[in-house]
Amino acid sequence: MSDVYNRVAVRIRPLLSRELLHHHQECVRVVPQGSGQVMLGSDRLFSFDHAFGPTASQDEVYESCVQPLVESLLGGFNATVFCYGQTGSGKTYTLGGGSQDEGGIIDRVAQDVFLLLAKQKNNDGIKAVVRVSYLELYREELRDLLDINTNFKELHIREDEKGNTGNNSEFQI
Ligand SMILES: Nc1ncnc2c1ncn2[C@@H]1O[C@H](COP(=O)(O)OP(=O)(O)OP(=O)(O)O)[C@@H](O)[C@H]1O
Repeated sequence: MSDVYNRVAVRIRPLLSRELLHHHQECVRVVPQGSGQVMLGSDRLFSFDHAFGPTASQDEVYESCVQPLVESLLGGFNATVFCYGQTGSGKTYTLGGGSQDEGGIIDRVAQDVFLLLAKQKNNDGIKAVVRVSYLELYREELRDLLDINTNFKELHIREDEKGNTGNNSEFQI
């Protein structure tokens, strides 16, 4: 990975059946393929680190944008993947996946973390502890998605003196 700390990717999802039914049309496209640029309408060009069109697979998105972060994570760096977009634009699909076969970023990160840890364990004999938490922040309230019954008032996200962020819903695997 290069020394750039923030990278921005845009993903254009395919039109949904109901949108096709209502004769909606694509107004943005990747031009040319692989360029990281998208054209809005006929003359407005925008550049990103990556641009994925409607036929891009979950694999493609993961391998180019996220897999390198998992590798640096196990090298001791912090990493964040942040999905942003209007409602219905595909954030949940990209992060969580559409189906079992088309798992999203979360499934793939979980798989790769354990694969890479197993490799490191074999090579260097290192020991590792993996902790996971899955929180939703909605209207200033936190929800523990691994334990829906937790009272939101008991959930806190804190930063320690070393700058590490943690929360009290972490679950050790
Ligand atoms: N790349 C894609 N390929 C096929 N279908 C997709 C893709 N991205 C999104 N969709 C479909 O589009 C619909 C909306 O996507 P999704 O629920 O992920 O949006 P969202 O951004 O999470 O919306 P919200 O903010 O309302 O939760 C879903 O039916 C999803 O399956």
